Amino acid sequence: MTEDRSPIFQCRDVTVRYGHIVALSDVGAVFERGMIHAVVGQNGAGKTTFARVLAGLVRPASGELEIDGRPLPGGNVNDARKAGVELVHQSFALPPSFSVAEAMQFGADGGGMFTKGGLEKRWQPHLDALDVRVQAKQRIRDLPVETQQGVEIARALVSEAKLLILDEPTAVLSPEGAEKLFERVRRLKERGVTVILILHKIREVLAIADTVTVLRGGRLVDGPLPCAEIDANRLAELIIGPAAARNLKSEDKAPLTRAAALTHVEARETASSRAPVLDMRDVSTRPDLEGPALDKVNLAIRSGEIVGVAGVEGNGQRTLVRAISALSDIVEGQIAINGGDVTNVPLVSRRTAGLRVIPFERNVEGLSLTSSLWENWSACGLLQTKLLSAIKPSQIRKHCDAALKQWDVRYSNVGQRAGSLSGGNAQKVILSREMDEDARLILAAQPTRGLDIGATSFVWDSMRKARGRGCGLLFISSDLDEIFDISDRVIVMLSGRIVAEFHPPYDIAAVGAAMTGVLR
Ligand SMILES: Nc1ncnc2c1ncn2[C@@H]1O[C@H](COP(=O)(O)OP(=O)(O)OP(=O)(O)O)[C@@H](O)[C@H]1O
Repeated sequence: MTEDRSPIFQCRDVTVRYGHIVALSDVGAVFERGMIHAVVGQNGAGKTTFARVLAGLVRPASGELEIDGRPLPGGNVNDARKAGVELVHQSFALPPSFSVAEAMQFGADGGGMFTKGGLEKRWQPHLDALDVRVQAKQRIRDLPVETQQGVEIARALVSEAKLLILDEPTAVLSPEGAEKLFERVRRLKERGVTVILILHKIREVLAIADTVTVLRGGRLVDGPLPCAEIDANRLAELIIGPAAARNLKSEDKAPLTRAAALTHVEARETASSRAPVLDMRDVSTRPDLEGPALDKVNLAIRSGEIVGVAGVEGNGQRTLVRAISALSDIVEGQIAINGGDVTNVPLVSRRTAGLRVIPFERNVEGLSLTSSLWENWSACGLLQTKLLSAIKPSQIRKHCDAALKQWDVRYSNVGQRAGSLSGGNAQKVILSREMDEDARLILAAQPTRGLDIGATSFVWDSMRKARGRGCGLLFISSDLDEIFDISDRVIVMLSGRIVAEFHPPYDIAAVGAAMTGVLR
């Protein structure tokens, strides 16, 4: 840790507008050097915009910025880079077909012509020094997500960055992956790099950061506050505001503000013996790029039941969702939804039978970013409507507006492009579309990823309500705590197979052991 505590970054009265949306309003803050600073806030609070201002990607309408004691004009990536600021985005931008060495070279300062081997020699020591355990010749697409993130960070540090900003770095990671990332961040701090982390989970903030800064509605609420002097409840209140904190459901408050991972889960009522809404018998799929093929999967989800899927990412969870949604080739077995065989029927018919899907990749599979909110919201319903002439766009816009308001999506009008929403608000558009009254079977893949604590509580509540209406839910999450909190039953996937099933009270150590293939 460096002893110098002078400001690495400060800003005054920074305002950013996108059209008539004010994303940041008169924000001023001073960040000390050599520390780990968390920036938190609800979806649409302005966190990403703040990061983009620092990195020169967005020019503020007004305000002043200073890096390392020198004014930064703003709105110029090269200026920000020269000043030592680097940003690693929410979604990675590494070309999948590149080798690690090629990806490192891409965008780095020249350094002459290199052979393939020469490039690998150039970058391997840099990767090793940052403890990114990878061979420079490996292809990006073959790397687990946390290694890809390690490469992104290594790439950001090529030019000796002084201030590294990571935008929601844990959103794509498993809990172990997040712990590894935090180790990496601590080592960067030891080397004197100041790190700004945009985070959602209070537990993560308190585990890693020295200070926390809270934004709400584009304004600075408080900060940087020393994390040692703030507790989880106070932080929750700052994030969502005192009134919303009072309304937070009591059963959700503890899981949302819990400072440590769960070690014990109480027994609770077990699921009903009602008819299955999903019945998969001996289902195997053809291998594809999305992960391991399913290998004789048997799974029944009953009406009024939430089945949690635990597993290290990449063990067939994606294929399971794809198989149920008619996106994977079934080579063997049967799938029934709501009592009807759907093994060979397309997604649209499965949707008519009550299937709804909250997909893993919201920007690719869940939304058309260039289409309007109302088009995105109504797209699936339109596919199921036989009489296209009966469709009234003005009615759809009205219904869409009402549904999005119910989910507290922050937007200016339903005609705006989905791509202009903040990450969490985009997720809420999908949720409002997929968790409708007619749903019978909901596949919820990481439904709370990137959501703030208020929205997370709302999703859990919506899932419980859907269960109450007799819906069956398959709930996939990399956050074991929320799986234990919400699920009536937990299955574990490993290499395309369901290898274990657990009932409450969950034996957390046994679930963890099953996830890694060590059955107890
Ligand atoms: N390119 C854009 N065009 C129009 N509006 C935008 C654009 N980018 C962001 N916004 C709006 O600015 C506001 C702040 O968005 P920002 O992405 O900074 O929020 P955030 O705190 O990072 O949210 P999240 O946690 O959901 O990622 C939101 O209302 C968002 O819809």
